[in-house]
Amino acid sequence: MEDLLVSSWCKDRAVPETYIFPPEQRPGKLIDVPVGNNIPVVDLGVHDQTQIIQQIFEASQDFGFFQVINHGVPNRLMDDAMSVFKEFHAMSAKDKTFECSKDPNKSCSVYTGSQNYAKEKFHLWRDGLLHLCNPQEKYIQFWPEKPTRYREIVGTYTTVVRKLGFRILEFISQGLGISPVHFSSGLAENPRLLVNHYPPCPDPSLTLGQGKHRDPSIINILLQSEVYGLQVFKDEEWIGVKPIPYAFVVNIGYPLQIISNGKLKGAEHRVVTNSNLARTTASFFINPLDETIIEPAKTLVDASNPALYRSLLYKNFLIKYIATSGNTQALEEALSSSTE
Ligand SMILES: O=C(O)CCC(=O)C(=O)O
Ligand SMILES: [Fe+2]
Repeated sequence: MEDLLVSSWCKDRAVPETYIFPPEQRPGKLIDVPVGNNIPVVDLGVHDQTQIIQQIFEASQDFGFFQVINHGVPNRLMDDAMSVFKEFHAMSAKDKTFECSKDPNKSCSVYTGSQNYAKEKFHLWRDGLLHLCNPQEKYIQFWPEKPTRYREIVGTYTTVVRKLGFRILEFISQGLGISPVHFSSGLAENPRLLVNHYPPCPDPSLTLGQGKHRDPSIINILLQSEVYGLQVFKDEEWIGVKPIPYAFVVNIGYPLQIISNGKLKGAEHRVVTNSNLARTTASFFINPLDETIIEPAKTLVDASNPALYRSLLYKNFLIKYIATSGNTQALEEALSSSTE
């Protein structure tokens, strides 16, 4: 792994052939798509909760993406977390591998590409640090000890961001008209943190930091750095997500599309690289437990609104998600209630 990490060799080499995506998948000229104000920005600090619920619901329907501001997570904590994330990825490949090898069950890992490097047709321009978060007392012992403040800062950060996630899920359940306790029974119990690092790339038109995908989580609460790179696919077009200082980007994952019986959108997105700047981001994925059933909420299904998706255990959802590797239509067909 050590010598595979993109950050360990990218300064000395041109883009290797295995990192060049085929013309129909590579960004080409679409690296600098308009970074508009398209993705809705929701102010969580306003008093009118009905307005917040409405805005989140509409954004989740139309885009599957929104940003939140005045969310209550202190700026200082966001800065500290981003600093330790950058410091981690700046360490030597040997140190990074060592720091992530403490759990024999691999609840903490460092990897490159899509987590399945050996099977990738084209490699992603990305290194990742991934670890479980909850319950914290169980997993923190396996998190990196270097940088020295990693456990302290990330312990606080993941606790606070998890609370924010539950708050957002409550707004979403109210918007959908389902019980606020809907997400408390295993659907949101298994959060994981993925710290993405996209080193500078000599030719961003040929490569991708992440290919077009939908997240296999309920929601993701993303700490985006000041460096642009995230794009959302809407109405057959790519839209750039503008970095807003101290905002979080929230997106709906595919399991929530199923739970909402297709009302909310697990939006497709990708990450482009940058020729001058490294980009570090942190995804806080709110995930179900393996044995939790994913299915349309019962209150959203009746004779005139039949279930669009079949019910299945989250671990079986993941098997289908991985087997269809980014092919949206194949995944849609595999999960549709009409293929039962
Ligand atoms: O790094 C980003 O901007 C997006 C990350 C993402 O899509 C993911 O981790 O699934
Ligand atoms: Fe994603």
